[in-house]
Amino acid sequence: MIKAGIIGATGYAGNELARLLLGHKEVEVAWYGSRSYIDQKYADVYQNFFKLVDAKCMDDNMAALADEVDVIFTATPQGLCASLVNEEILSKAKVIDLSADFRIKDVKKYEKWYGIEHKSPQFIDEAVYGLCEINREDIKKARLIANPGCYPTCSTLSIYPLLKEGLIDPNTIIIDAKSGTSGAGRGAKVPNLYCEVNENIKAYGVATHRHTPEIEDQLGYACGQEVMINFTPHLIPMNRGILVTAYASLKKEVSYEEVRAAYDKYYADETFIRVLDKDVCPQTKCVEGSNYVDVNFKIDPRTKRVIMMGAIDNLVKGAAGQAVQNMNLMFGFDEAEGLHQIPMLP
Ligand SMILES: NC(=O)C1=CN([C@@H]2O[C@H](COP(=O)(O)OP(=O)(O)OC[C@H]3O[C@@H](n4cnc5c(N)ncnc54)[C@H](OP(=O)(O)O)[C@@H]3O)[C@@H](O)[C@H]2O)C=CC1
Ligand SMILES: CC(=O)N[C@@H](CCC(=O)OP(=O)(O)O)C(=O)O
Repeated sequence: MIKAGIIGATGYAGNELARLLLGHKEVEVAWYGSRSYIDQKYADVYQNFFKLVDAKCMDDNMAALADEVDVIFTATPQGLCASLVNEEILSKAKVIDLSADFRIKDVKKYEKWYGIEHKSPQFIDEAVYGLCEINREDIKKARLIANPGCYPTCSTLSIYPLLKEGLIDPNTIIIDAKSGTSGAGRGAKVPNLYCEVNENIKAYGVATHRHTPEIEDQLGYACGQEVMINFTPHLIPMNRGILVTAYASLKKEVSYEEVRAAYDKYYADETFIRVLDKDVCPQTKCVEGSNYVDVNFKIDPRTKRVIMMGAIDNLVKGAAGQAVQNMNLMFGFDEAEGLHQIPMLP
């Protein structure tokens, strides 16, 4: 049994981590970190934990936390983990950061896209990008994980096999993505009010969204060259879920079977990636509450492009579930432990 601490347990990603870890047979949550609710009962902040969690919220003292636990999750705004982590902490506990602080290897690029100074660039090289299906062996040895972003998880996994197999032109990729509002966190923000979001769909961050460089980096590693994409996210009136529809030009004429073989080559043995049957489109509802990524594709012979599709639950595979999957790999647990939730329907 190991002990875990969550800094930012009172946010949506932190809440989801608590939910998953309570169902994990190898983990006890010993620290529910908060900034606004210190000394209040966690179950008073989140009623779903009534009678399940008796603990009170603690502060964000990462150094004290490292003395008590084996693994620390930071589910906090951008910049916080980088400002708290240090060598002593990393020598005592493993850290899984759900923010973007260690996802981008080029610190100048991070500072440009995030508009903040990076407070611990000395750990960027060491951090392992925690996309489990792609970086599994490195994750097992890591002490600091950069847990991938929600849009980058869904986008990269939808496109990866075709890039890796050289079937598409990397510089023709266009990603259209849609997210439920929990992706924006629990903090009150006018664009996320019910009246603003309900019965409405809008694009945001067009050509400027901070996930663009993260996706470009990951796709670039897959094909061994620099990649530039168009990425347009949309906010849609539902709580959870991300749907990605990505387009790219095919380098040559290919059959359904050839493209399918590329997906199967990388994903046939993956517990959490489900390559759907021919002509079946991924749906957010069919992954909701679970760690699954549903992917599929369709070749358009008329335009000589392929359309790649993916769906995840942004709070599970897009955040907390992937963080637990990373923890399982780092501690040598069964990779799927605590992640056996079956998607909720309807
Ligand atoms: N929501 C999502 O779908 C995803 C989120 N992420 C990432 O996870 C992280 C958390 O996101 P999310 O849960 O949505 O955000 P929320 O706004 O819902 O939660 C933020 C959490 O951080 C805490 N917090 C805020 N400021 C500080 C601070 N200065 N010091 C300590 N704690 C602080 C809050 O505490 P309190 O409320 O007690 O003040 C709260 O627990 C972000 O980096 C986000 O980018 C990653 C993938 C997907
Ligand atoms: C709907 C919405 O606002 N989504 C957030 C992305 C989700 C998130 O928290 O970003 P990370 O995955 O990088 O941590 C956004 O667009 O900024």
